[in-house]
Amino acid sequence: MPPQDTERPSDEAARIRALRAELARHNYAYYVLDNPTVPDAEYDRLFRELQALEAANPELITPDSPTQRVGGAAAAGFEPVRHAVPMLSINNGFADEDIANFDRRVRDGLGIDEDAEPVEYNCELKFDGLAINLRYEDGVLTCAATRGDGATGENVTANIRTVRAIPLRLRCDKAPRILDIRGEVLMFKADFNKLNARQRELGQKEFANPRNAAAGSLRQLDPRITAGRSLRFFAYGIGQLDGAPLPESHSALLDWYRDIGVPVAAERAVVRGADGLLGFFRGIGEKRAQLPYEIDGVVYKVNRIDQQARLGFVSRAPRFALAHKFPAEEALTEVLDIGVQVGRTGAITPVARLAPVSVGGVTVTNATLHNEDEVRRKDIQIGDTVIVRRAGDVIPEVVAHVPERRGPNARPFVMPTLCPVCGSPIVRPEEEAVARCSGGWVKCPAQRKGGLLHFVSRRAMDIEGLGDQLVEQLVDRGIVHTAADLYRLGVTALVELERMAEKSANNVVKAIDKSRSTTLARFIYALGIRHVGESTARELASHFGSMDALMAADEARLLEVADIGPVVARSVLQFFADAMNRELVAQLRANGVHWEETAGAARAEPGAFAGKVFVLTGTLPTLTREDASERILAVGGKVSASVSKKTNYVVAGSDAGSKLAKAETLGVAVIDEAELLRMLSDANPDNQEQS
Ligand SMILES: NC(=O)c1ccc[n+]([C@@H]2O[C@H](COP(=O)([O-])OP(=O)(O)OC[C@H]3O[C@@H](n4cnc5c(N)ncnc54)[C@H](O)[C@@H]3O)[C@@H](O)[C@H]2O)c1
Ligand SMILES: [Zn+2]
Repeated sequence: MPPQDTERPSDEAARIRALRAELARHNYAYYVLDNPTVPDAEYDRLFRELQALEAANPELITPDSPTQRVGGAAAAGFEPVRHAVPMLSINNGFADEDIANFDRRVRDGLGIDEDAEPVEYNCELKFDGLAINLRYEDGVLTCAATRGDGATGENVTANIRTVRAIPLRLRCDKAPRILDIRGEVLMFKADFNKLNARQRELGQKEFANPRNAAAGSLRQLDPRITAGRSLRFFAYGIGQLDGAPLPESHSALLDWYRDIGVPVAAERAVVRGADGLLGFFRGIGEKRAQLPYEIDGVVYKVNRIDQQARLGFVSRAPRFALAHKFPAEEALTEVLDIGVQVGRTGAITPVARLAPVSVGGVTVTNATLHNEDEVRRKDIQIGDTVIVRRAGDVIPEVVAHVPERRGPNARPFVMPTLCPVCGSPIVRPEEEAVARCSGGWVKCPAQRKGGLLHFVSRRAMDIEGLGDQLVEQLVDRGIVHTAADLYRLGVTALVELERMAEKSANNVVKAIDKSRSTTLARFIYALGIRHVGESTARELASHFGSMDALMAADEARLLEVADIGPVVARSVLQFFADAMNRELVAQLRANGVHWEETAGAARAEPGAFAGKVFVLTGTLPTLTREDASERILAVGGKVSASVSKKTNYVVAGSDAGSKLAKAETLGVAVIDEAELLRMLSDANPDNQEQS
């Protein structure tokens, strides 16, 4: 909240103290624990409030104010390293006019006229990692230090030496006596996902984002842990240089780094003037999602080093550089309520209704909480202050709540017992994470709408022009109950609807007509059978060749399909066991929906595997469990989870446990992977044909 004019200075002094204390807490969580408790945008807001208060009351500025230094303090456990040249921060800009102002300030500072040639800038990425200073003496890496508070960082040399991207020796004959290379240590998105998957498996804490993962991995007291994490490095700056001439421009510095074996990101450019800067920003904005690492903006630097020197520094940042940041992807807001949404399969998704907040440049009022267990795990309550995240096109989600801001009126979410749309009971099978409306599409309009939207979607029947709002109206007015009704729609019924001109009504009818001619795979997918995604639908189509064959298949036949396990098989069986669904298929066909049918794939010969029950245990040397099961099923065998008298073979790998012991007591044959593979190759009809 901005200070009021009427506020007495002592109030402002108190606010300044409160802000400093809060910022210090956030700094500690962010820089030392690598575990921030509020989004950066919130931190930045508090920071700017403090800056504004201090600007209005300069006599209250103290040297220990967070505005007077760069980052966090060094953590205990690492030796402090004093930087020969301080590691500073960069000023931020968000709006186009911030960029124009930056360019103007640079020109003013250099005394360059508006009509003179525009200033030359180097544009690079603002990597979302942590800053590091690498000291090379006579070409050999001797010390690596974090930024710390800008003046003193932590000695992380032992850990940095495990980062393969960082050369231990520079590739040059005559290395400078001293060279401080500055850059960012970061973790690529793919490595981050792998790391979190591993953490999850080990039951250890997951990292909130690649930046925290990089910081947490680098600041390990045991370098062996760092060595196991895939860290990368990109250079972007220089500290002390002794014994070699400084390149004339920033771009030349980066070229030099690349030549001496130091990684520099390929995405960079030299441009002129504010238009050039904005052009680079837009271009990177489009590429951002495809980059293998996260960035939170781009950085502009006056390219000529002599001009940089003339511009100099303000307290904590150079005047010659600006970070142009993307809109924050995380923001703080309040949970006004938690409601539920009903999906096409009846899945009930808890949704947080939020006080409107701008995230990633878009106003967000709802965010998904995924499912009941997630709400409990994250302990999100109504009335909580929460972090909301919206990255790219992904649906906004609630990341976490801020414990310190939970008020006495916060109350937990209670899963309703009845579907809010149709009133049918909500059920949650024990082994599932998802609760569902039991009404099915017959009773539940929400499921009808969801099912229809899925049916018409691009990868299903691909009916263009039938969007959310149209489907909503068609269902609400009772014009369309099932997908088959779509094929009976006429232009007259459509033009009655809101915002439907005759021309678009005609187009919709045409699009529906066009969809009559489809493929079996698309049709199966469009039916929206649970667990049957696009690729499973394709497998089913090519295996059975015709709709009738699929509908007639029993569990054993379904399990013959390469991709299909017991869960999917059961779901397919259940779907076609329902007379309404069979009727739907019949009506769609009666209304002219058609596709080409085939004889289907060759059936596995009933052979050595027919009716034989296998149990897999332990880790097999080459096959995954899924691979092994799939292959057994493909030749007519069965795979069971537990050993019983009915078990024919136990396939045991390394670390096999109780199942192996049980097999031995029951006298069940135990085989290894090699034996299984031999049996499989004997049983495989393809092999038999060849021999
Ligand atoms: N959420 C929290 O609790 C919390 C707490 C403290 C700080 N923060 C966040 O951390 C940031 C702190 O700001 P800061 O002082 O680190 O500055 P900054 O992140 O705005 O910019 C400076 C840093 O940018 C990095 N960088 C990436 N690419 C670069 C390039 N090409 N050239 C130069 N530098 C490059 C370097 O690490 C450098 O230290 C803020 O965004 C703040 O929101 C958040
Ligand atoms: Zn319902």
